[in-house]
Amino acid sequence: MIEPSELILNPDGSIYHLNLLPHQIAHKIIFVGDQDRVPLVSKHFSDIDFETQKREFRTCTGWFNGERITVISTGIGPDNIDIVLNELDALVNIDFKSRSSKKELTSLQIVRIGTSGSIQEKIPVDSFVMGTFGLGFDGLLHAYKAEHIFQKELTQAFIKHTNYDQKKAEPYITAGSKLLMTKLSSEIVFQGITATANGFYGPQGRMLRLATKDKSLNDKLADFSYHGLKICNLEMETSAIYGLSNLMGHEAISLNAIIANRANKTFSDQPRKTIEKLIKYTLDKLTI
Ligand SMILES: O=P(O)(O)O[C@H]1O[C@H](CO)[C@@H](O)[C@H]1O
Ligand SMILES: O=c1cc[nH]c(=O)[nH]1
Repeated sequence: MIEPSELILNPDGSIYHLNLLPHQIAHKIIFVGDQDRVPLVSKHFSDIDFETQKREFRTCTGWFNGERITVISTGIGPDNIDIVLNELDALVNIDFKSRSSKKELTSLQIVRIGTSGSIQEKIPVDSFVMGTFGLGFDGLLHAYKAEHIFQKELTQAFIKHTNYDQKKAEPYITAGSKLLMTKLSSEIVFQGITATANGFYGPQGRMLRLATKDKSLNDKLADFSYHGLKICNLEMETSAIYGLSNLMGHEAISLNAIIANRANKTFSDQPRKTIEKLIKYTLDKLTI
């Protein structure tokens, strides 16, 4: 039995932050960061079963191409991903009446449709990137027993290459879902490692008025190569999504619309159009 302070349910029986009951979510789930991106996805649905919002977590469950899909906004950052993934997993894998794990577990299919900055000159603004691996600078996964899912050799090669500051959380790398990679890849999507930072400015090497500790970190990220595998982009959720999904037994993949190119210092002049294109691409591929 999981105690009331650990598995927190609202008076109507819904899960604490997401405000959702088990039957209100589909098993194919799209994550977006921005709550205003939820209707950009749900406008493609033929029918809508359910909608709600609490804080930054806006949810809509409906139908596309004959398949039930939920879209949910996660807000910004790995700390929010910890909430969203734990609560979605509880919705499918914990019996709220007995407050215990179900014997038969459900594996969700999760696709993030995000925005991101490319660190490679050759990955231009308005292109799409699929993260084959998530590289986490955020430290979230170190709160869990997770050593067995980390890509140890790849991580060690990265730490050595960058001479990574030991005062920061140790980077961790976990894999995206092969099943969803196959489903969602195409010649118009770049593939490689997606790096997840625990901030938008200093942690991604942006300097407005404050100096960062390692000015060449982004260059070192861009230079890193491991058996042909390169780091493509920086954003703020993928490593946490991959890490927690691997631990919980869910399939997860992260697709990002590139709106900034950090190598050549450009920013898209049509970010909304690019994200709308990625939404349609994802819905079509996910439901084939
Ligand atoms: O557009 P979303 O999905 O929020 O993704 C990116 O945008 C936010 C920062 O502006 C971070 O959440 C980052 O990961
Ligand atoms: O550079 C960028 C652009 C979008 N989101 C990020 O986290 N970084």
